[in-house]
Amino acid sequence: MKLRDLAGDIDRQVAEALKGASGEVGISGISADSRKIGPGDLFVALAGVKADGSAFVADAVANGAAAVVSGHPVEGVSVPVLVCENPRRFLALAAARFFGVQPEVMVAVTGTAGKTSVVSFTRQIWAHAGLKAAQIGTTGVIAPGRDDYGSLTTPDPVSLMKLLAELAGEGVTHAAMEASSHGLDQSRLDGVTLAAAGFTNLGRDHMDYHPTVEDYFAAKMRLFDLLPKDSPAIIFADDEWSAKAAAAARDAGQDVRTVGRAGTFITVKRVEHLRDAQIAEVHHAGEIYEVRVPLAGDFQISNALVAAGFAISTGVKPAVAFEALGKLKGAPGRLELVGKAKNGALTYVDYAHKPDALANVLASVRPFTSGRIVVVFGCGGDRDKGKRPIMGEIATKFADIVIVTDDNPRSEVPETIRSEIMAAAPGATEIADRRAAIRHAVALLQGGDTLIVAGKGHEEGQIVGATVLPFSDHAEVLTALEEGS
Ligand SMILES: CC(=O)N[C@H]1[C@@H](OP(=O)(O)OP(=O)(O)OC[C@H]2O[C@@H](n3ccc(=O)[nH]c3=O)[C@H](O)[C@@H]2O)O[C@H](CO)[C@@H](O)[C@@H]1O[C@H](C)C(=O)N[C@@H](C)C(=O)N[C@H](CCC(=O)O)C(=O)O
Ligand SMILES: Nc1ncnc2c1ncn2[C@@H]1O[C@H](COP(=O)(O)OP(=O)(O)OP(=O)(O)O)[C@@H](O)[C@H]1O
Ligand SMILES: N[C@H](CCC[C@H](N)C(=O)O)C(=O)O
Ligand SMILES: [Mg+2]
Repeated sequence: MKLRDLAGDIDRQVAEALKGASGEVGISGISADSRKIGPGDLFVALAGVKADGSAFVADAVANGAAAVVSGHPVEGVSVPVLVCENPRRFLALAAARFFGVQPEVMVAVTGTAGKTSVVSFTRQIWAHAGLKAAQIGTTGVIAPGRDDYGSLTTPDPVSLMKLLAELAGEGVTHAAMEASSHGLDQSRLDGVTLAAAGFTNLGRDHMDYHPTVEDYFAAKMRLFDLLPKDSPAIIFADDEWSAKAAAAARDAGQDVRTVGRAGTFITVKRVEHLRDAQIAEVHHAGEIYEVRVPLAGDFQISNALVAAGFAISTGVKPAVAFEALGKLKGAPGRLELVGKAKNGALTYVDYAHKPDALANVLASVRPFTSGRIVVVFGCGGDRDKGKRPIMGEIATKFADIVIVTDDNPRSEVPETIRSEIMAAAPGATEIADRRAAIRHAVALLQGGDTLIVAGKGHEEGQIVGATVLPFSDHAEVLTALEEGS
């Protein structure tokens, strides 16, 4: 593909430059990582959190880059260097052009908690309606014939647009993706053409990356600017931030559709929270539906309604969408019942790794726990340090027995992370080794107790330093239960 055809109408400055001979340069690939550049590729230099990509232009050219795009001029380069105002947005739009196609109907959801559950439920409703559907997010990519483990919640734009083209090639027509605040802030999904966008809730998260909660919220609201005007914006109505999110979507020119008790698109009239199911009477477009979501966790009804909002807004008949809710399977590691101790105590694995999520999950099992709630958790290294004491406090308040252990320490000293949690968790037991902590917790269980192993959910590894050691909370809980029986 000629550079002019790839990038001619993305940025005014670049378009001007491409009127000359550089427009004729052939481009065989695109990357923002000099280490992935091959002969004939376009290298887009991004100013990142750790490094400035323009420092790697020479490496990219040595690897065969045919041209370079950067936010500022770079001297002494033997291939054309095009300067543009916003290289991250340029990368996303150029990747979209390069890979060409995406599933016809794409929706994206943002919010602090519930995104993975919402994309999973949306995919399941579409599939129930007979559509070829996919989900993209924290747990990876799931589509007919595909279940790929993932690392980022929102993939980088080149991987994302490549993936979307592959999915379209495999016949996927509908895809739901998670929009993380990092992804939105870094323009990772600017190249995706969206049919609808959604919001779940807002709580404390990523305060290491975003200077204030308002900045974090504003990053999330970028999603509604990416959506073509007059498109459906599905907003959970019962969160503290719901009104602000609806206002932001309205300001962006979107067709706001709220769901929840205060919702007008789907209105919840009555909810009954059972241990393994959430039953609700909902009203939509003058009809009344009784829905039964067969999942633990009272928050799952909220996620299910956002998913139903997406499905109905993309053409699924309401009766079919509400019927599909009765068959939902939980996303792996989201209040997932792993097993029962022989005395009947229930053991769950959950991905709560931020304060609100931890409070929610512990509160949601309380009504069904006649004995004690035992929680095993830690906090990840190289992430928001401020949440550690808050999570210590929450665990102490909502659980009866608190065991503090390691999550993914990454480059930090694990003892330090644990001590920051322990400082706010009087009476908690500290067991560094996560495997030992899980065994200890399982051994403590008596009839009527509930164990929540929180923080790592579906993850299949533990990141210690730069190494990923194989580790699964699910497998460890099962082994501990088997040993105890
Ligand atoms: C802090 C952060 O978000 N970093 C992401 C970001 O990196 P960055 O652009 O800041 O990269 P950088 O390391 O400063 O380097 C700058 C540039 O130089 C380039 N480079 C670097 C070295 C080299 O030799 N050659 C070279 O060209 C890099 O490719 C990059 O383009 O963009 C990269 C590509 O898109 C991401 O892989 C990377 O994710 C890192 C690995 C990460 O851990 N991100 C987490 C925090 C994250 O994004 N999480 C969110 C939220 C999850 C949630 O909601 O809970 C997610 O969506 O997963
Ligand atoms: N609607 C909700 N309200 C509050 N807490 C929730 C909600 N949905 C899920 N949770 C909690 O948050 C955890 C993560 O849920 P989920 O993976 O669906 O969210 P997410 O937004 O994708 O999170 P992440 O950004 O970490 O990928 C769950 O394990 C549960 O503890
Ligand atoms: N997407 C989140 C996942 C955190 C999961 C938790 N187990 C941790 O390592 O902190 C992040 O990268 O911040
Ligand atoms: Mg997620």
